[in-house]
Amino acid sequence: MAGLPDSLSGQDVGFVSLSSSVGNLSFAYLTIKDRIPQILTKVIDTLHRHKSEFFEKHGEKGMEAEKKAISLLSKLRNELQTDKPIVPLVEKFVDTDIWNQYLEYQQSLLNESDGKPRWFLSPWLFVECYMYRRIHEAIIQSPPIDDFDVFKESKDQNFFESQQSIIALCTYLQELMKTIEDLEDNQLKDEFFKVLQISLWGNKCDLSLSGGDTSSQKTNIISSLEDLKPFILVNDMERLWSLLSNCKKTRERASITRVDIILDNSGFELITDLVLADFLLSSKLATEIHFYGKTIPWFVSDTTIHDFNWLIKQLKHSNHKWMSKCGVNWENHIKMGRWVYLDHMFWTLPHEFSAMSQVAPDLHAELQKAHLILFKGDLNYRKLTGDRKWEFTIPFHQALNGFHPAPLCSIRTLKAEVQVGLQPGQAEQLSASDPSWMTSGKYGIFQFDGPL
Ligand SMILES: O=P(O)(O)OC[C@@]1(O)O[C@H](CO)[C@@H](O)[C@@H]1O
Ligand SMILES: [Mn+2]
Repeated sequence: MAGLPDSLSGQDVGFVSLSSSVGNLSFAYLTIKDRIPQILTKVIDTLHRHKSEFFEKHGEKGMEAEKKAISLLSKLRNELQTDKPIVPLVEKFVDTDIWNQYLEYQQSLLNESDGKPRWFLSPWLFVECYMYRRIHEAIIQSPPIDDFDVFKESKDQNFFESQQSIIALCTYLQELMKTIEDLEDNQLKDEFFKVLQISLWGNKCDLSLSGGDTSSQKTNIISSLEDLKPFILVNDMERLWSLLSNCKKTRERASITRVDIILDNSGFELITDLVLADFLLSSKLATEIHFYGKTIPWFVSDTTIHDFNWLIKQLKHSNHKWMSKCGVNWENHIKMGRWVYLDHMFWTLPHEFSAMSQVAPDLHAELQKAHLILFKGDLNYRKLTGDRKWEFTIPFHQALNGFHPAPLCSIRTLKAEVQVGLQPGQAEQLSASDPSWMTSGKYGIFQFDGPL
């Protein structure tokens, strides 16, 4: 489409940061050069450490499968570290053809002299998504361990290490449930804003940013909301309140208000999203929540249906009464159809969301039925804005490049060098005061796009 800025890519080795004449290495370059190989090495190490488990489960075949997967992943790491051409996927899978068509599309964007799509040449969004899809290919090519989630251990660890924060959250929610029916509108709004901010800061730590190192929530997130407010760079929470409270006021009996949550990370962040979803139902700001997760292990910590079900089961069987109460209630929301978990392969393709109506018209049509769509996390923001080098003050609506299935809001902490919809001078001020403001995860946004 005419007039779109270039995509972030590993080509941008260095750039002159806004606040100094000294070039900085771009986050895209650093991710491809350092973080992704580190994640691959951790995956290989995980397979090594599960060798005896594979042997117990599958005998010799399990050992051979582990060896095969490791050799495939080592080959992938070498391709990446020596900037080899991106090669087509070879294993038949539901999305193999779409991926290979997309690789051809990337080739079509290059001119003769550029040669083939490569790790440090092609768009960062593409090569990073491709890397996770190649990890999945290596696993499905290695039966009988072809259903192994190489990231499960670190996702579960994040949950277990965040117990104190989870207990605080579940306790807060259950206390709130006791009085929620009697709250005045302004009190309800205050609590709505609290659970929104809890969900935002739950996104701060993700395992792909930390390279798979533990990123669990150690502090009590509720008591730090006031201190974290100055780090919210775009705050459209009022827009969310007026949309949903209006739905509540005007809703006919037995009609529904549906909020779709495009999930991000499992573990602590998922708990914060389920707390938000429970609040939406209990406050009657919504009557139905649809959750979208990932169909394959993705960006280390992203939620699959196994993670979703495992986490609710863990809570339900917890010996802490409020955790257990949440687990029981949440399992019941699913049983009653008030909460629906959905999968779609589009979320693990490399496409910008502006391509959804072409690539996944069924999903686009489904999202159009929502009254509000909440997109959690940084990767979703990168796909909403096409991971392009937009000016910081470009309106969010423009950066969405035609993607408007329903009123939507990005709830995201900044972990990549793309941000739009800022005030004039805001980016310059941030770069001067905190040069890593775009990638540290310290800053967050609630960025809304909907009817004016
Ligand atoms: O979507 P999330 O979980 O908030 O973040 C995903 C992410 O960590 O992966 C990349 C770094 O490798 C960045 O795009 C982004 O920060
Ligand atoms: Mn993620």
